[in-house]
Amino acid sequence: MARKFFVGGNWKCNGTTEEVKKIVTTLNEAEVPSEDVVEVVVSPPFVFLTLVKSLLRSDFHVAAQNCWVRKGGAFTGEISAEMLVNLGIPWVIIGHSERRALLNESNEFVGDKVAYAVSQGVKAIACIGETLEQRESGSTMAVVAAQTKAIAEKVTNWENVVLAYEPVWAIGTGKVATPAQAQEVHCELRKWLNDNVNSEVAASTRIIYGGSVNGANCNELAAQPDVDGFLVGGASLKVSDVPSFIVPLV
Ligand SMILES: O=C[C@H](O)COP(=O)(O)O
Repeated sequence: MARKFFVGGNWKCNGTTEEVKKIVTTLNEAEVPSEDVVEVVVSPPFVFLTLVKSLLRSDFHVAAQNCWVRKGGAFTGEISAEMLVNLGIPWVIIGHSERRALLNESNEFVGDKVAYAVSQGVKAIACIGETLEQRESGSTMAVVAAQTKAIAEKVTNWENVVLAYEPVWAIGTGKVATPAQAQEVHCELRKWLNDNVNSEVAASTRIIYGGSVNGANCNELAAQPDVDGFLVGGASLKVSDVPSFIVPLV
């Protein structure tokens, strides 16, 4: 089954109303391949979700940057998957390395969150990736396999999961993984899915790359057979760079 290229813009904890409107205007005017060829999703902070959804062209979609691990309730400061459904937000990013590192989100917690979001009908961009220390000690595959295993143990339907490989050392550093480094891990992850979930999930699950992607380096990365798209941070906020990493491809 052909995997549709997927490009996500993760705006993280950035933006004012005016800045957000400017980026949306740029996205709305961008000439990009049709929705049949590339799926484009932008992820503003929670407070701008509704605004962005109301202004954004209809062929692009919106993602939240997190949601609670179970049904909502007495969890101050959290937002639930049910709320995302209520607002018509189809996607959520889960397990970003910033949350894993700064908010101590464990592999198991991330796996539970992905499974709960998907069970409620919210599609998940599930993030995994190794630190520089882990890469240098040769444990990259063990780390990403353990992170993926924790997701696979909880998720029964992979149709609505995109796996985002984001090496921590490449995030916000300008040190993008080489196309060969990205391809190597993506290919191993697909093998892991084949061996531990099933061949259909391995063939159909989109594995996207994140970490210092921009208009200048995206083409080479996109040309790798197991790189099915990007999760872009910094460059997704730069009005001049926004359309460039959506266009490369296919
Ligand atoms: O979610 C996006 C990643 O953290 C990548 O961020 P970056 O493109 O600024 O390196």
